[in-house]
Amino acid sequence: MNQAFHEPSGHPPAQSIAGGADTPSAPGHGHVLLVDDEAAFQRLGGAFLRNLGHEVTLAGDGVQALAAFAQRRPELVLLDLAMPPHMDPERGLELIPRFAPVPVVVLTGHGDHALALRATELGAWDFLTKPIDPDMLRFVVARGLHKARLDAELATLRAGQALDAQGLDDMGLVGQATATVQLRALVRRVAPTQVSVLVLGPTGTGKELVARALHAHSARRTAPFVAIHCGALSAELLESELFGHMKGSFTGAYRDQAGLVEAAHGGTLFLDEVGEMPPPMQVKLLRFLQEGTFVPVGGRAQKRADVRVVAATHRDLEAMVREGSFREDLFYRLKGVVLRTPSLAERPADIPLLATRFLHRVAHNARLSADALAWLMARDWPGNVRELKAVVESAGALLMPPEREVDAPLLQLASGDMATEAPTPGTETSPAPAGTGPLDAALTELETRMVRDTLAAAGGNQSEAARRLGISRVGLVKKLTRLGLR
Ligand SMILES: Nc1ncnc2c1ncn2[C@@H]1O[C@H](COP(=O)(O)OP(=O)(O)OP(=O)(O)O)[C@@H](O)[C@H]1O
Repeated sequence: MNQAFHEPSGHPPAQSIAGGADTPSAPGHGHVLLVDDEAAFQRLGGAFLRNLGHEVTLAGDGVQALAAFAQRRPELVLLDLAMPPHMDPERGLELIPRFAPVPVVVLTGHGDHALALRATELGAWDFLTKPIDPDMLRFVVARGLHKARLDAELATLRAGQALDAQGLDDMGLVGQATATVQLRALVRRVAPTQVSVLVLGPTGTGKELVARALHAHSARRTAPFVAIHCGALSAELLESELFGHMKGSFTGAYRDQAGLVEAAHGGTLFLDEVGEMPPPMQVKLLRFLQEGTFVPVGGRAQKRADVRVVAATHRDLEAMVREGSFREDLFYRLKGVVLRTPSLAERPADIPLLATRFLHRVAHNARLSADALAWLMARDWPGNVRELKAVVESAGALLMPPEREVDAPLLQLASGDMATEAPTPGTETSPAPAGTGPLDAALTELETRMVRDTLAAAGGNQSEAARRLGISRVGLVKKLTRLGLR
């Protein structure tokens, strides 16, 4: 194809394909992917754009173009539609949507207006006809890059607005106690940085939730969040799980297997219960944290992965360091910033809000009665938020529509606390032995009919039905279960 390019005087043509460095472009300059099979156009067009200060990646066909695009996303694509092996513009058209949302400028032959229009319909942002006028090229590329940047800014602003609209607990960390509010503020502050974070707190207090929030609020959020429980595996298995292994490195290693560190590349690696990590693995983890490199089990070559590490434990790591069961150097490496998740006992103010959120997950228009809230506040929660969640969700699931109120006896039933208490009248704690005789059968039938009828007459309201039957609400729920009526 002809083009109006001349070797720009005083500027040597480019020597090689650019695009290696992953540095942001200067303002007004950008990274352009030039897709054209014609060597002369690649050379002259590429040199022209580079001399304008742009970074240029060259591709000679669709396959190369998609590979280059996947490897490092450009800000603008210049695409010749007729390329090998088919030289069929239809094939070129198929490429356009694959570059979305990056603006695409198509290069068409002179007079190919129909093709240019079809390209625009398929999402191309602009077109240039060959032979290409360098001034037009300069102008269209500058405009295209400007558009790409505006699009990116808009996307960032929209994402920020969406987060704000969700309010403070957009990170899933519900709670209004001072400690929780401070924790959220710290997560927001630490998340965008690269420092390693150690999350300390008793079981079920939200350590993993904090790790996920750190990831979700960091620039790594589009890469994976990978969690591993360090106490669940032997040192050997943990090493293989983290760093991968080579085929044949142990019995059962039938093929090369990448580890979780590699899977988390670009993202966040969450080391749960790091205090349980066997000592031999502590050394290997330390090396990885210091150098960013690792060697898969049975391998020789060093590999590199870029992960941010967030570690958590309910154990007293400092005491473990003093006792010698946890490496001091690893402790200091992990402990970039320490975030603490307090027990529920230390933040009772969170209980009503947490309980209401959990209830709404299973029954969106249900509510907690005053006695339910009092019961929740008075109870000990050794399993912390996890336990609170389980009890409230079970109670919500036990509600029988149209009932909407969870009361204290229902919570008590859901928590299993009933079993250890003396039965109150009408609340049998163990089901009656299965009757076999005619009297038992008749009684069961009578009981079933009475309960069913009373419940129907009360419009399905269990509290009212229980009152009419002269038994407690919990007693009724148990009867319903025993009689197979729920
Ligand atoms: N502040 C919170 N807001 C909402 N849900 C929470 C909160 N804290 C904890 N949870 C919920 O409680 C459960 C336990 O949380 P998580 O697994 O993060 O705790 P953990 O401290 O990592 O527990 P463990 O030490 O046992 O691993 C999860 O279902 C989590 O979603």
